[in-house]
Amino acid sequence: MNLRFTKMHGLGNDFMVIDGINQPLPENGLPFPADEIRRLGSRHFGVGFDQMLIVQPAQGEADFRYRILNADGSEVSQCGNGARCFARFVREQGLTQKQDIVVETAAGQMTLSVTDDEQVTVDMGAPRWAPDAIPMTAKGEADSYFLVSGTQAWEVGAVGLGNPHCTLLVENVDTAPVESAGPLLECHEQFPERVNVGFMQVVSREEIRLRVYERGAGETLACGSGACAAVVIGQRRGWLDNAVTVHLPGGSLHIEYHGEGGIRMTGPASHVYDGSIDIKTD
Ligand SMILES: N[C@H](CCC[C@H](N)C(=O)O)C(=O)O
Repeated sequence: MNLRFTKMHGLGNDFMVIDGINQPLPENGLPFPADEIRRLGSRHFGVGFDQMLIVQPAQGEADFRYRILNADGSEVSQCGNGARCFARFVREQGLTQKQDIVVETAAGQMTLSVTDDEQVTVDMGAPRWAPDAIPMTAKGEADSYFLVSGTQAWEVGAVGLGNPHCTLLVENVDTAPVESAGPLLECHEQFPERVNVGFMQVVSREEIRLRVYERGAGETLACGSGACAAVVIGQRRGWLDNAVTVHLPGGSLHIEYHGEGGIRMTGPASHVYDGSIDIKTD
């Protein structure tokens, strides 16, 4: 099946975006076999991406539905940078003229607002602190948890944003053990669906630096939901105020959370190129 796609990124977190409205896709289970998603995600044998985003008609009241597939072929329910690129995509493809777009994912509904200066603000929903909502196994909800692996132990905050996140505090993100601790914690037994792992350096009460080892993709240049997770975890620990600038390797996001309602994330969404490719669908 030859399909058109658009390559986009949010601060270097990159996506292969497929219009599944004007190009109806098979609806049974994954739209493509997992090994084909992995091939397409390969930066040597395919398009290359951290996540594939598939835009589909909404099943309920929302304007659209979108599906999110990590480069390892796993399907997930939340992608902050992807949501911003999705909003820009549906407007540029003429699928909507709206500036406020309601989209449904497996995690529920989100509202995306496109501002005039090409920034997009996403209401990422409220943080979920209860272990079974993250999900993680733990005796009960806590400000932090000690995760043991072999002879090592890490103190992390953990939160659900429609996808699971744990965040460690580090002195300096440049020397954080992302390559060693990232894969270990991603697959830690206390996270039954694995977890995204953030390494946070607090610069001030309004500013952090962050690196994220993403579930199903490895370290990315930016992670929108990871930035939201780090901020609310930092607020819960008393380190951060309501409005925080998050500096990631690919650029900066503005995150606001006032203790109730949704976490609001604002940042850019960039178009790279349009292409087409033959994709195996069975
Ligand atoms: N790797 C994530 C999905 C993509 C999240 C990230 N790209 C973002 O911007 O939020 C997960 O498995 O939950």
